[in-house]
Amino acid sequence: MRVHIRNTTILTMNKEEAPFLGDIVIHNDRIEHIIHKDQQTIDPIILEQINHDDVQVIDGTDMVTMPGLINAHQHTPMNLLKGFSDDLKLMDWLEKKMFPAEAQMTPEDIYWGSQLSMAEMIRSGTTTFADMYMHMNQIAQAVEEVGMRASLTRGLVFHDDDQGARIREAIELVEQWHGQADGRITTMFGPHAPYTCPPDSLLEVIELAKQYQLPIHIHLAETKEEVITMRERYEQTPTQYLYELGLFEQLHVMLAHSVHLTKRDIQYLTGMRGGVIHNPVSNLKLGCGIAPVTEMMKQGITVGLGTDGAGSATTLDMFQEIKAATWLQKLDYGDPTVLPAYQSLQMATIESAKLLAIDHETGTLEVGKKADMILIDLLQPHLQPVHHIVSLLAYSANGADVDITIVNGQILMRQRQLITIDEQEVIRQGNIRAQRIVNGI
Ligand SMILES: CSC[C@H]1O[C@@H](n2cnc3c(O)ncnc32)[C@H](O)[C@@H]1O
Ligand SMILES: [Zn+2]
Repeated sequence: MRVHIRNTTILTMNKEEAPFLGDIVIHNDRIEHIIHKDQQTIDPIILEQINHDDVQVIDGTDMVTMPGLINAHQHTPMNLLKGFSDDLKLMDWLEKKMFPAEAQMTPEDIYWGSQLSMAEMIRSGTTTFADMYMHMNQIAQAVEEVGMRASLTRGLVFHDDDQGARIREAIELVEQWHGQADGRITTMFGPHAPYTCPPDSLLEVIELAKQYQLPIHIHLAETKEEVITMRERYEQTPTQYLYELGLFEQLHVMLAHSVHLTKRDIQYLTGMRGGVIHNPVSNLKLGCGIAPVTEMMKQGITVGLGTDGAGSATTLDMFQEIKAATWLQKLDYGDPTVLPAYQSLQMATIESAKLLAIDHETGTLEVGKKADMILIDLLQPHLQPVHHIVSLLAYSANGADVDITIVNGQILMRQRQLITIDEQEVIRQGNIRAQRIVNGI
């Protein structure tokens, strides 16, 4: 099966290549050809392929085709908890509101909550996400059905004596789902945060990650309070705590937030495999602070982008994160030249792909890579005139401008109609379940 996207503006996000007019041919799950319009003659073999009957043609006129966005830190079922509890400090919000609500969630709630989240992500141009939650079988099943790409992690909070059971669930997720759904699902280990994971539990997870040769996904240094707690408990910063336990030695690690880092903390991260997931909107809303993104990048640390769960991020629109990421750094430095538009788009595409250890498959448009891409409709007042495509995408576009979303060669949304999700049923289920969960607290 082939898809032929014709006459579109292509932004590959590959090695700072400028946008150009052309065609893209997808064959099954991969990009087969990227054809520049100014190419004088098209190879007769390509012509033969694209003139065939079973080719689905998409007219890309007045659209930009770019790599799908990669949300590197999410808690998908938290869509059910969006707007139920706002304007609280992180620890009050988590311990008094989120953890009790999550204790009410059934596996079916997780399945429908995750589909609701995926509907919002596909609509706003996200093709891949990293998730940390519980009842991960239900999320994996939803990913398999919906067609997105995902890196799944059983979140491990060690605040009761069920440590063994939780670790077994984490292993089951890895053994059952890693590489499944035509390779769209990968897995990681997910100790929740330094303050919820005592040293013995973290050492156990580190051993598992080494044994299975898989990455680790963890929250780090999100608030000043976390730094104070870790100082009181261990006389260490949260980053130093992970460093001393050996987390950064050989493993590929994804560190969500990483707002409160000292100069020495940044040195601990320099040279690490993996990197940091910046969550600027969640950090703004919870009043956490501004992560030292520019400084980390200067030290060669990979920095990708994520929303965090909809409970704190309020929307899953990665275009909002792109704007927040670049504008917060400009504000922090009092300098508009810091973190320019192209770099902020890289954070949401190839840099996030590197964090998920899937940059050989996605994150840029390149022949041979997986066909994960979005088409953005430029023919709208807020996206005209087109002086500079990259600026428009970073500073003026939003998720609702995405017209077509393609993952692994499969069209998941066309003309803003979701194809693999029964949107009305997902909204209905989401409402009933969200109401029951909050009534139960
Ligand atoms: C045990 S699964 C993951 C766990 O993380 C919680 N969570 C959601 N947002 C945040 C955040 O900003 N910092 C720390 N933890 C967060 C979520 O409620 C789940 O319980
Ligand atoms: Zn989180």
